Amino acid sequence: MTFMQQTSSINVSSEIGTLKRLLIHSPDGGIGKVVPGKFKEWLYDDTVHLAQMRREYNEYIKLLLYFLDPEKIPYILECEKKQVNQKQADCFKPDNPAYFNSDKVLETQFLLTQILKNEALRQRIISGVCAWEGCSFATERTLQTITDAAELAKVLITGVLHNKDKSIKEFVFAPVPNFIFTRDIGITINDHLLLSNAATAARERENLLMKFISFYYLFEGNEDKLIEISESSDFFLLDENEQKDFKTSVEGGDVMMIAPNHLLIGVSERTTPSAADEVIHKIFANNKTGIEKITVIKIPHHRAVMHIDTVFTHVRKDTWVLFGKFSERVGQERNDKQFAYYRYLLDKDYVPEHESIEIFRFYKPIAETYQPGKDYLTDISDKVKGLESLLRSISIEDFGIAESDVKIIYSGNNVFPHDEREQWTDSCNLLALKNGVVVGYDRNEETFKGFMANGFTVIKVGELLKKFENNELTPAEVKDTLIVLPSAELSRARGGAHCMSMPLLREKI
Ligand SMILES: NC(=O)NCCC[C@H](N)C(=O)O
Repeated sequence: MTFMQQTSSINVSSEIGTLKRLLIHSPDGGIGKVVPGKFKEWLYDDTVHLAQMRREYNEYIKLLLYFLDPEKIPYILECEKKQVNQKQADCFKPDNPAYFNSDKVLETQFLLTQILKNEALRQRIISGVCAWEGCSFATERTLQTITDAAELAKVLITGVLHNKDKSIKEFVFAPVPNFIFTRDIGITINDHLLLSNAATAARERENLLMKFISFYYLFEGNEDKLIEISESSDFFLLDENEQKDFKTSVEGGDVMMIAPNHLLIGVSERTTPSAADEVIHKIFANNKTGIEKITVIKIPHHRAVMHIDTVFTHVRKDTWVLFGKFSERVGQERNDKQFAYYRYLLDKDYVPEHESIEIFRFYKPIAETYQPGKDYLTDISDKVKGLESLLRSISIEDFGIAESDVKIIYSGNNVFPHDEREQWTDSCNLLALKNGVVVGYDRNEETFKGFMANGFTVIKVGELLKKFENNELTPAEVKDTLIVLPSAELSRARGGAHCMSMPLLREKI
């Protein structure tokens, strides 16, 4: 039986409907191989203490299991208790027979292992990865001698090959240290999945592995629901400069299934105009995706704001968290207080961040037949003046909230330098477990003030888990809460809970 047949498995129509199933990836050994000389190329800004990162991540896993698959909790608690002196309990290791194996909290390495148990697929995947990574025939043959699927999946992800007695290790290819950010490798659009096409070589193998996982596991038998994006066929004939303009990369952090018929796409450092163009055409050409409205948000190309989900996320129907520097309202308020004459006087062209943001809306009713040559751009300039008014308009139009009830919480409570410092450590990158219950990082304390001022409880994940364990509270009773994960190490990889999750199933809202 395929995954789809076993489960009513994949459907996401908002960012805030109760989360029922998601795909994650636990920090693997490859993260422990990141060296300073590779920071830029491998998209890291620091080295990470892997053991501590895993401890932090396991709190995240426990939280997810409490909300999504509570039946697994007694097993996890028992396993932790028995192995309290072990660096990491076996139930958290996807290559260990004791792995918790949930069909709600799915794991990439674990799924890859299941596929690799099929001999024909095993050959195909090894050849595919080896061709992609350009490894020698000798390496390919060595990989083929690994008969243990769990071991092979680990090698294909970490790039590290051990000999039989585990004494010697060899790198067969680079690690994929950003694989924990499963958000970026694909986006569930109602019951379809848009497969990403990474902007940088460092994340390409993630996309390849995700293709295998999607075609051979998650969407087996339903492959028509997978949407792939690629360069146009004449791309290869373009010269180097033209290729820069027409490169087609899209990463999941830039695509949000924000409301049942409404998709947001960020054009950013990672997602290119030509990728947005292709997504718009593919989605409008396929009525089954259920999308009528596509809003494209162009943000500055900057490491601090690599995807739109580093700038804002949806918290509750009426509430958003946003980086104030990108809000036209905040920008205007500052300018009203003291007019910025220096903007006339500076030699170089100075454009404040919020003014460099551009927003475009494309609209095609489902009932209308798609015409490739038609321009679906619609003018929304009367109501959308910038990013903040866009978010407000989504609450009002897509979620029926009264204009006066929409709340915007700002990174660092909108006080410099906390706004920038906390945005850098993902204050705006929250994962909603349900409408009004979101997960973030414990270090973004100034941002908490905005949450508390708006009636939210802020609680450390450890405290919450204790309450669950002591039966003082159940996940169903948690409301209007920001749950914060320990983040000393997790945040160094430069993604938050939103990035560390690929929702596959949410309740309709
Ligand atoms: N959606 C996200 O913002 N993902 C975070 C990705 C962080 C990773 N180090 C990267 O630069 O790609």
